[in-house]
Order: sequence, then structure tokens, then C-alpha cells
Amino acid sequence: MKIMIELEEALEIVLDRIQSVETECISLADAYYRVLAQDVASQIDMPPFARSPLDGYAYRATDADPRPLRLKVVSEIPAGTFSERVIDSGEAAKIFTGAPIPPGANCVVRMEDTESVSDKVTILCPVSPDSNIVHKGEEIREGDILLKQGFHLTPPAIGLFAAVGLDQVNVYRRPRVGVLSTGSELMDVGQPLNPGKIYNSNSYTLRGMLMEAGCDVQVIPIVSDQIEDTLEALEKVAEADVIITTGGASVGDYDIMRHALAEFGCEMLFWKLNLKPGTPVSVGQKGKQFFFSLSGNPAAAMVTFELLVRPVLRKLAGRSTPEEGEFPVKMASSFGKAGKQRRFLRGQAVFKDGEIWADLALAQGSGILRSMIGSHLLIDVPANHGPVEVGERLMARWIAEWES
Ligand SMILES: Nc1nc2c(c(=O)[nH]1)N[C@H]1C(S)=C(S)[C@@H](COP(=O)(O)OP(=O)(O)OC[C@H]3O[C@@H](n4cnc5c(N)ncnc54)[C@H](O)[C@@H]3O)O[C@H]1N2
Ligand code: MOO
Repeated sequence: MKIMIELEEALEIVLDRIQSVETECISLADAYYRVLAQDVASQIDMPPFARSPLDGYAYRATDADPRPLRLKVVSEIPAGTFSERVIDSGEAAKIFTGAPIPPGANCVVRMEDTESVSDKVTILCPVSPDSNIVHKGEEIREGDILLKQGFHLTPPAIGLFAAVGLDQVNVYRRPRVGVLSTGSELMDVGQPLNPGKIYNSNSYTLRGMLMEAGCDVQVIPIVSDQIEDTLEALEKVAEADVIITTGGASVGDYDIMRHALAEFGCEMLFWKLNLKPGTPVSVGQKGKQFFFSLSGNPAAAMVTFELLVRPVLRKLAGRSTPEEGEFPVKMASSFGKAGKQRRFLRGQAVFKDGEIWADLALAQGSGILRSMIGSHLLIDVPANHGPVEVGERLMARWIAEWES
């Protein structure tokens, strides 16, 4: 087993091994935020017919129309109707926004530029041929690829499918993720704290982060620091694609998680990432299941979830759109403790003078969950950097899911 590796190597090891989950066909209305499992082509032209973008009059324009132009109104075409009456020269159809252009007409003039009396209309400002016509297939042609496999189905994507009449979509099933918090000091909420105990927050934070990432989450009740109890708990998540544990990841006598995983039958891929917070991460694989043992420290667990687990979940979920990556920020706060290891600091983006400034959370300790509230940047301080100064430029990642 490799020990103390760089984040990029860890990602490569796991991403190389993990496959996307199976696919299923579901109704469009259930497909919000699911991941498309195949390229989807349009079965129709959009719009399906040439239409008017205005309320006004459709007529047959020439390049030499007199001004004003007097026409006889021979039909009326509200949206949702279809008129077969051919418009000859000297004639007009009263037409409404979204209605089909009648045969023979080649333009629309807006209502405000006309005057009508009984069945006559005067076009005060005649328009040139082809004015104000939305052509058939102008937005989408039959056979066009609308979205590609791996696309995350946001509301506009679902709307686009609805616009071309799609009622079923082939998507990846939701990844199933088990969450297990270990630690003999942990108690669940809803009971008074006993001496030496703390409430389990990691299961709650992770459950929400996983729900947001589109996973089906199974939270297992708290487990003690005993290998036997941990093995018993791991049996309960046989259906999960990924299991995330927190606690018992480090070097203490009670830090049993990587031993428990090995005893459970996992091939251990590595232990420890060369970064802070969250150094003592290990990852194991048993068949198709991947086990992430994260630090019990709440902020460390969240940070390593973002850096390591989320990209893996994206691949598992079938997503193919690239991650946002890092961008430069200017430091609005200093940080004295940057040392030998690469470190990710938590902070908030502040827009000032056309630049993004990173304002650090007041406390950066691995155990300080409150530092995550309001933070949505992870500022990447390289190894051996020394103190971080105000005004210095560093790279950062935007964690959209943490925005408040
Ligand atoms: N001698 C050494 N000690 C430690 C080292 C080391 O290298 N040598 N590494 C430190 C670092 S860095 C970290 S990070 C932690 C990792 O500890 P574990 O993953 O073994 O986690 P625990 O000891 O179980 O817990 C750490 C901390 O977090 C609290 N905790 C645990 N689970 C939860 C939960 N579900 N909800 C809320 N809080 C939780 C726990 O009570 C501890 O206070 O090890 C250092 N030690
Ligand atoms: O790796 Mo640990 O720095 O305390 O989270």
C-alpha cells in the first residue's frame, strides 16, 4: 500500500478503477439533476413551423413597396391556429405572436406601425421581405444532437427536451453511498451528552453533501472504535457503490479503520494524502465497491470529500462535463502557519476592484466545523510556502455547493 501520496496521484489511482453506474429509462419530469446516459437528438424541427415573433400583420413585401402601403385584411391567425388561406399581394393577415406565417406572406410588420379601419390596414412603415419571421428549424433542426452523454440535467436542459416533445430519458441511476461515523465518543442528536462524548455531526454534513451530489444515501448508526463492530456495520452497506467512513483514520491505538477495511477484504490503495487538512485518508476497493476512510475531524472530512471523493462520485454518476478547476485569487487575509505540507484554506470570495479576493475563515483548525459556514473557497497553498501575506496571489477552487 502506498503511503503519503499527492492528491493528483490519489485521484488518478481511484478514477482509473471506478466505472460509471448502470443506466435506466425514466420520465422527463423525474429527470431533474440526473445525468444523461446517451447523446440525445431532436425528433423535430424547433420551431416546427415558421412563426411570427410579433403581434401585427403578415403580408407579401417587395423591395419597392409604396409608403404608406394599403392592404386588405383577409384572415386572422391567433397563436395555436393554422391558416391555409394564401396571402396575395395587396392582402394581409392579422397575426399574433407565436402564430404560423400564412402561405404567400414573407414578412410581419408590428401592430404599432399600422393603422386599421374595418377590413383595411395601412402599413405606415413597410418592411423588407423576410422581416420578423422566425424560420422553421431556426433554433433546432430535426436530427441535431441536443445534449451529449454525461450532461447534468439542469432545469433548462429538461426544458429543452420538453420543447422537442421528449417524455422519457435514459439516465445513469443514482450512485448509492453508505455513510458510517466511527468513534466511541460519538452520540446521536436527541439525547443529553454523557461525559467525554460529543454529538456526531459528520454523518449529517455528509448526508447533505451526498444528497446534493445526486446520490441515494444510507446512513449507518454510529459505530465504536472496535474492529468487530465496524465489520458488522460494513456488512450493512453491501448494496452501496461507495462507502464513506469518518474517524479512526490516523495512527492512534483506536484508529482501526484501514485495518478493518483490509480485514473486510479490501485491497488498500493508499493511506495518507500529502495535504492538510485531512491527511489521514485511506481508500480501499473490494470488487466494485470503493471505501473512503476520511479523518474524523469535521472540517478535514469535508475538505477531503471535496478534493477526493466528489470527483470520484462525478465519474461514478456518469458526469462528463469538466470540473471548474482553479483560478487566481488575491488574499484579503494573512495566514501564518503554512508549512511543509500543501494546505487548503477555507475562505469567502469578495469581489473588489474587478478582482476576486479571498477572505479567510477566522479559524482554520481541522476540527472547526463552523469555519465551513459561509466559506465557499478552498485556497490552495503549495507545500513549503511559508506565511501567506495579504495581497498575495494564490490559486483557489470554488465550491458552489457550500455557498450560503
Ligand atoms: N500522533 C498523531 N496523532 C494524530 C495525527 C498524527 O499524525 N499523529 N494526525 C492528526 C490528524 S492530522 C488528524 S486529521 C486526526 C485524524 O483523526 P482520525 O481520523 O483518527 O479521527 P478521530 O481521532 O476519530 O477524530 C478526530 C476528531 O474528530 C472528532 N470526530 C470524529 N468523528 C466525528 C463525528 N462523526 N462528528 C463530529 N466529530 C467527530 C473526534 O472526536 C476527534 O476530536 O488525527 C490527528 N492525530
Ligand atoms: O490532517 Mo489533519 O490536519 O488535522 O486534518
